[in-house]
Amino acid sequence: MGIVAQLKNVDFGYGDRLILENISLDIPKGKVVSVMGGSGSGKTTLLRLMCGQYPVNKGDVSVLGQDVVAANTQQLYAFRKRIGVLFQFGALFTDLSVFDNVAFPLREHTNLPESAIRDLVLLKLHAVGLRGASALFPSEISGGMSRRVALARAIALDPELIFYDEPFAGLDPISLGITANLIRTLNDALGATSVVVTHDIHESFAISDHVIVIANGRVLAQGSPAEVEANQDPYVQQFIKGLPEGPVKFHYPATDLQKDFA
Ligand SMILES: Nc1ncnc2c1ncn2[C@@H]1O[C@H](COP(=O)(O)OP(=O)(O)OP(=O)(O)O)[C@@H](O)[C@H]1O
Repeated sequence: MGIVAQLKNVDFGYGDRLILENISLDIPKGKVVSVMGGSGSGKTTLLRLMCGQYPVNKGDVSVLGQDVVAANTQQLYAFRKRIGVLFQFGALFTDLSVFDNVAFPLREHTNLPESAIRDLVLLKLHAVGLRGASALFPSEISGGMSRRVALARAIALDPELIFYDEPFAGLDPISLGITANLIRTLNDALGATSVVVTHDIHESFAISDHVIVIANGRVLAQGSPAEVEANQDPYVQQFIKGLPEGPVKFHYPATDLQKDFA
């Protein structure tokens, strides 16, 4: 089993504020990997670093054999073509049809003739069950369908690595289940590796081979869903069980209640 992406002892901050501290993690090849953690724990930031969007303060980032830290602009451009990204809320171009949304990366990054683009777009739309919706516009389809179109667009160039940023946000339970299953099946059909940033424990444990939990800028646990579930770290337990009390407090730090009401 190879490693498709690796962070080693990475520190990163926006300006002076350190967001990730001494992060080391491996993304195993061919797997669906979930990155979990509370709001603001740095999950999206982690994806951005793996895309080479920001330079790290310290440490190494290697993705698809590319040293992302040392890469020049040309190398980063070539490297990004091999990665598919489903952005948070999977925003579609509202003035383009479903077909043209999926065709966009193909037109942008290849010199394929229009007939080949048509075939590829219809195949990708078929894979997400929406070939019949190709002529519709984003305003004419549901949120769940939009997410699937965004998925088809993310895999248009047959990426080796796919990043999903909160792919389940705002979906009803049925669309959520469909999207989760698609992430799994598309990963396996493409022979790709998928990294899914999410809060959704249930769905991500169901489709993931590997789970990484981050909190306070550090990796708290990583392993199979069963291994992470068995991890006794109090934060990991609070997070996966959704407990209201634990290391993350319900109450913002305050003086004694008696003092305020004395
Ligand atoms: N471009 C930016 N400039 C400055 N600070 C940022 C920037 N992007 C994110 N942050 C801050 O970095 C921290 C981590 O953000 P990030 O989006 O990576 O977290 P997250 O775990 O993905 O959160 P969520 O689940 O809420 O999306 C947050 O405190 C956020 O406010």
